[in-house]
Amino acid sequence: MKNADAILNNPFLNKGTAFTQAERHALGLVGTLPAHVQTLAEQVTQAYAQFQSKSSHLEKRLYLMTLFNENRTLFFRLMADHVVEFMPIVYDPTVADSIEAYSHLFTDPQNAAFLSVDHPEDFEASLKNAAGGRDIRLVVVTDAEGILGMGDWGVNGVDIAVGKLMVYTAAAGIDPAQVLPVSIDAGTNNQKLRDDPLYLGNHHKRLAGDPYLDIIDQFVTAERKLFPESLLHWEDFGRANAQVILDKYQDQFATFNDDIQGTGMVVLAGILGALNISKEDIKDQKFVTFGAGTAGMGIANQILDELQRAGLSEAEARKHFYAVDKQGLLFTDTPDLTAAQKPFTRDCSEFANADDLTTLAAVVKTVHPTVLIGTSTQPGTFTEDIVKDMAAHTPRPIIFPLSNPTKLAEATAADLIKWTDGKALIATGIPADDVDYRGTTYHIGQGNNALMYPGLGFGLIAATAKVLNGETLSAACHALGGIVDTTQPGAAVLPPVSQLTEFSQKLAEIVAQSILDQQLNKEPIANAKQAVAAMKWVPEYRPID
Ligand SMILES: NC(=O)c1ccc[n+]([C@@H]2O[C@H](COP(=O)([O-])OP(=O)(O)OC[C@H]3O[C@@H](n4cnc5c(N)ncnc54)[C@H](O)[C@@H]3O)[C@@H](O)[C@H]2O)c1
Ligand SMILES: O=C(O)C[C@H](O)C(=O)O
Ligand SMILES: [Mn+2]
Repeated sequence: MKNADAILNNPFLNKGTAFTQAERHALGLVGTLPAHVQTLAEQVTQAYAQFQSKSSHLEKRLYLMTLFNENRTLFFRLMADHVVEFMPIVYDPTVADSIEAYSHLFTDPQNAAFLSVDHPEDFEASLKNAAGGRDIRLVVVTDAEGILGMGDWGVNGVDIAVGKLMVYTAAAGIDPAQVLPVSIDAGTNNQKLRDDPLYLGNHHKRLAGDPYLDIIDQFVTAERKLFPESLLHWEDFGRANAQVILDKYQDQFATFNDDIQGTGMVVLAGILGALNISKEDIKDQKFVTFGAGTAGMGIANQILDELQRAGLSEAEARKHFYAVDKQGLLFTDTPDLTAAQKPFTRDCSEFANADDLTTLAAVVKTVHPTVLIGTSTQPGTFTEDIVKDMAAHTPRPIIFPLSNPTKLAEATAADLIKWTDGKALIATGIPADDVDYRGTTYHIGQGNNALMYPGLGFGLIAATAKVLNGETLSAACHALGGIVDTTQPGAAVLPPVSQLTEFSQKLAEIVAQSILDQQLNKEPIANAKQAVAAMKWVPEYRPID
């Protein structure tokens, strides 16, 4: 039998003041808590008042993390009641502030597994210890080389894995006892961190190249051995590694890269929503992706897939893309192209002014895009001139400034509405307030992979998927169609975060159905909807054995 300490300090079991008198007697808790027994609802009221008393977003987050560390049921019950208010606090953008300050604010490891590149022989023990005998079904792993658009944050980046998992539970209902955040500490090239005596990670440079990929392989081997039923979600790896790692493992077991595939999905879903509003055809669009990195090329590939499903040949479909990075428009002979960029390059001979196409402004002027996506990490780069130029050549410009966090966004929704006289169809990476402009209220969709990955992941786990393929990704992108009422003036291109739990469930069901339709399930499953419903965890207190 567990003693009082082991129960009260276990966030998966602890109920705090809600332990009943009978439980207090049965579990050896008599005298360890104040006399009054609270309901979960009373605890929620008390905790929300505390939350509201904090003045800054970071303080609010730190308070919520304390609750999370102590009592997962209470935390997720509270979040269920306040999902719109909590999302920007537990997740992006406030998670960015907590990552920057992680080593200085550290109080609790939050049940994450910390794998040091210097001790691969400890990987298996580390994962096992952090899991503590729990039945792990979902692992979010980061090496934190590309945290949001903020670069390399070493071990501090573990907070993104924790944050992504909090959204999984809040949105889709994965049992918080079945998840494991993992930090691969491969060192850091962030000199400021290495010089900081309080920095909690390895104070050496990042491991790179084949030795790094070998470490990843050792992690995957240990992870598959210990948690063979789990889905493995990769988050915020560097541009040089993200696609390479995905290519290596995606045919072997259920896994996905959120920055590549989750982002590709939410952007395609947003474009489909926008085209519902403008009544245009995806085959008539010209796409400029500004920032041709992990997310930019993931987005391009998901749209390419859609164009091909709409009937275009691959060669025809590729002609709809213009990838722009630091060098300007990417040509076949541009130096330093990544493997992901190469298939999306253009030929110099296509343009009379190829030599001039070194800036976004020149590309927009020449190409007249109808869709402009920002994943560049460069704030303010969708300028008034560029946006007005784009809007002069297309009736409903689709503009998605997606770089996170807030300080890195290519433009604000309010400016885009103003500069295009209300014509732009917008999604932003971080939550944006409604924009009132000339008598219409414009709702702004959040073009963040958080709208997609919880439903995608939950559906894959519920269906016991062997792998994730393009068929399932495509089905998921179309899942949200019909949820947005595009007939309203000022309608958003994506459903609101207030409906996150509803549409995550729908998405999970569609994903699970797609797995069953393709017979990609490991276990026999009769009904996708039932499988999703059966796995859903709800935040309420249960008996303790
Ligand atoms: N909203 C979402 O759901 C979502 C999802 C993933 C990534 N993002 C955001 O997208 C951004 C990029 O993320 P990533 O993972 O692709 O990073 P990345 O490093 O792989 O890609 C960034 C790309 O931008 C390019 N770039 C840098 N400066 C540039 C400039 N001046 N002009 C043009 N291109 C430039 C880089 O060379 C690189 O190719 C980040 O801010 C991230 O937060 C948003
Ligand atoms: O974390 C986010 O807010 C989305 C995305 O995964 C990113 O890296 O920016
Ligand atoms: Mn990310």
